[in-house]
Amino acid sequence: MLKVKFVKRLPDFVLKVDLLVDKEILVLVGPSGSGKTTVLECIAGFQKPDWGEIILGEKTLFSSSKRINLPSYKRGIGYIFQEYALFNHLTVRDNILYGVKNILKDEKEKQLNEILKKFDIFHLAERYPVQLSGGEKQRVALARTLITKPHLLLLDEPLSAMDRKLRERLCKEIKELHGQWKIPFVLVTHYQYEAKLGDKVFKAEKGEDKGEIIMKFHQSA
Ligand SMILES: Nc1ncnc2c1ncn2[C@@H]1O[C@H](COP(=O)(O)OP(=O)(O)OP(=O)(O)O)[C@@H](O)[C@H]1O
Repeated sequence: MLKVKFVKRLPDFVLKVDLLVDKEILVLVGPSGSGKTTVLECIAGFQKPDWGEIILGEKTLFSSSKRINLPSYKRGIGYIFQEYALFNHLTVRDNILYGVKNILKDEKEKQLNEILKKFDIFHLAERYPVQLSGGEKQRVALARTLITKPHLLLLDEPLSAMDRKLRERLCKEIKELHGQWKIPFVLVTHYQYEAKLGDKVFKAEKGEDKGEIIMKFHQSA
C-alpha cells in the first residue's frame, strides 16, 4: 500500500496531493504543467514536498513532522522516465545489469537471463539502445527496473513517443505485467486513452483557496 499526502509550493500554484494506492494501477491525468511529474519525483525522492507524508508498506519514505526524507536509492522504487533514460553507450544487457549490485556473478547471469526471456528481448542483449524500436526500448526499461525488485513502479508518460497501434499493444503489456508483479503502479499521462489502464484514475483540477491557486488530483468516476 502506498499512502501519499503532501503539499508542495511550485512557482505558479500550490500542489496538494492525497492518494492511496493498493496493489493496483493508479493513473494521474492532467494537462502539461499540472504537476504530474512533480508528484512522481516527490514519491521517488528526487524532489522534496514542503509538508506531509509518503509511506510505502511499513516504510516511511518522507515525513515532515518526523523529519524523515529517505534518499531515492533507499526507497525501493522503480521509475520509468518519459524517454526511458537508457544509457546509450551500454548494451541492453549492461543497461539491465546496471542497478544489480552486491550479488554473485552466476546469480546475476541467472537473473539477467530470466528477465531477458520474460520480456522477450533475449535476442537483443548485445544491441545498443539506438538499434531498438520504441516498444523494445520500453521492454528494456521495464526489465532494467523490475530486475531490482521494486515495491512500487512509477511510470512517467511511458507511451507518449509511440504510434497508436504500438501504444495499444504496450498498454496491454503494462496491464499484464502488473497482474504478474502485484505491486502498486502509478502512471502519469496527459492522454485520456492511457487512463483506461487505471484501476483508479485521478484528474488534475485547479481551484482557489484563500487567494492562492491550488492544484489537486480528484478521483474520476
Ligand atoms: N525544478 C523546478 N523548479 C521550478 N518549477 C518547476 C520545477 N519543475 C517543474 N516546475 C514547474 O512546476 C509545474 C509542474 O510541472 P510538472 O513537470 O510536474 O508538470 P507535468 O504535469 O508533469 O507536465 P508535463 O505533462 O508537461 O510533463 C510547472 O508549472 C513547472 O513549470
